[in-house]
Amino acid sequence: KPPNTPPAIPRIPIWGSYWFLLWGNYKFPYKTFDYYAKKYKTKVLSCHLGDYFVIVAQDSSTCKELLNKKEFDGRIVDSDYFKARAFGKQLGIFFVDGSYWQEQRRFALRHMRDFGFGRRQEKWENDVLHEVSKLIEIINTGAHNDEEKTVLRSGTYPTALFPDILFHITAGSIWAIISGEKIDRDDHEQLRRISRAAMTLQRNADTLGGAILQTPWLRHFGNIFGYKKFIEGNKEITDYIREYVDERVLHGMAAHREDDSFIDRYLRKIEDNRKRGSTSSFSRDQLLILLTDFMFPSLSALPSSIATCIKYMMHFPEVKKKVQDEIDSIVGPDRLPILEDRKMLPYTEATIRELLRYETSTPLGVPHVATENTLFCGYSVPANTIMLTNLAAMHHEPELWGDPYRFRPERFLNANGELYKDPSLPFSAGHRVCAGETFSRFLFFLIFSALMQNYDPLFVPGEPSALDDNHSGLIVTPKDAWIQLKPRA
Ligand code: HEM
Repeated sequence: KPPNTPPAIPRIPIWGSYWFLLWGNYKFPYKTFDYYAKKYKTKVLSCHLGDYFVIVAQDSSTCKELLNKKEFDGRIVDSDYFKARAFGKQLGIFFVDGSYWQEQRRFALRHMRDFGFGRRQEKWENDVLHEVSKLIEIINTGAHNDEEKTVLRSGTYPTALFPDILFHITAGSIWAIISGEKIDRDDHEQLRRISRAAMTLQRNADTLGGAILQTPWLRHFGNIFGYKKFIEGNKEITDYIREYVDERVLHGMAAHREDDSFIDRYLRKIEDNRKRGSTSSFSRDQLLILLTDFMFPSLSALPSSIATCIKYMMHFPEVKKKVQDEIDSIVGPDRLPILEDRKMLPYTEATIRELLRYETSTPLGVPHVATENTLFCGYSVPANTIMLTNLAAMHHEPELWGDPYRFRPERFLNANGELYKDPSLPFSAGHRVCAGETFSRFLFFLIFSALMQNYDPLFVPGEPSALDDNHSGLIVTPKDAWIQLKPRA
């Protein structure tokens, strides 16, 4: 290993430490970092993954230091694995860096805001509430078309497939922001299809990127290591967006309509730049992958986390009861919870925070890269080192949480039952912080609180609903499971 770098996990030629991590925990290799951190009594580890030299921050203070250092704002940009999902180029937002990333991220967040992304906007919220009330109506009255029957059954109580029953709302809410178009629940087939594609993409690797990222030549072996499915899942989402964008360009909509959607604004920006003869990072291909990068977490990470939270309510009925009592007393039964209620529902909010802490769906965040030689926690970091934040480890750090392996929303409340500063980092932090954090927290609250207000979730015998019934993947997702929704009196 390079001089003055953190204690290293053993390694073998070509693969580096990957097999040692798999050996420690084949399904969730990220968990092996905890074993070595304990063994070496360190908060910072190093290892090799394929050719990459990697440093891992294992606790709250090292994760924060890493995330706040601009020298670590880089990404893995030269990997064929990531380029294969982007027409062989460095595009999008997740896997680009430098001024290109800054320009694209700034533009996207600045303009998506106007359409309700990452801030409270009445229209966006009303549209979400409309979809949530439609979901409740359909659950109560039964599936009224064949597509709906694939996710909703009738019986003693309505029984829904999670997370799929949520796909329409989570996919539709981001699609409305980027395209300006609302897709009715009855025309949801395509949104469901691309949501499933996003789940496929997420599940066909592991939290370390999988074997293909470490040793790219394995991609020639079909789907043995999930590569084919990863690429296909991504392509399905990009194709959906491409058809829409190309149609929009063909009909010249972007040129005519002033302020309809993020896509229109972006297309106008390309056009303006072209007229001015300026070279810039704005292009049609960049738009497609940028939108894919905003779509796929909305189609997968978000509905998965909400589904996991519903599952936890079955396992922790005393928490569920407190959430329901709080919603009953503040909101009552006659209207849905709205974002304005959020500050009056601290226990509900604490439950969401506890879920995101306890079940860290992105256990290692997204890999950062050192853009230059620098120092970290007294160690030397060579340029191009991959920098990982073990968010799952910091979310279970005994010094920070006391009893990290207990599911206990109260830990986020003070003696008066009020929320206090949240030390967890499920969406990471710093310049690279999840671009969809506020959007996710809003939707999570609106959907979860409405379901809790209206139903008691109950186990369906034989369904994979245990707490550890999870899939490994780029993120951790719950196994698809049918859950009964008993209407509350
Ligand atoms: C429960 C849901 C989600 C969780 C737990 C989550 C978590 C994360 C984490 C940990 C990162 C890595 C940040 C870093 O590099 O340090 C990230 C990045 C990102 N997330 Fe999320 N995310 C979620 C949902 C979403 C949604 C719904 C969207 C889009 C609407 C989104 C868009 C992004 C983007 C674009 C990035 C890359 C930011 C960049 O590289 O500049 N995420 N997310």
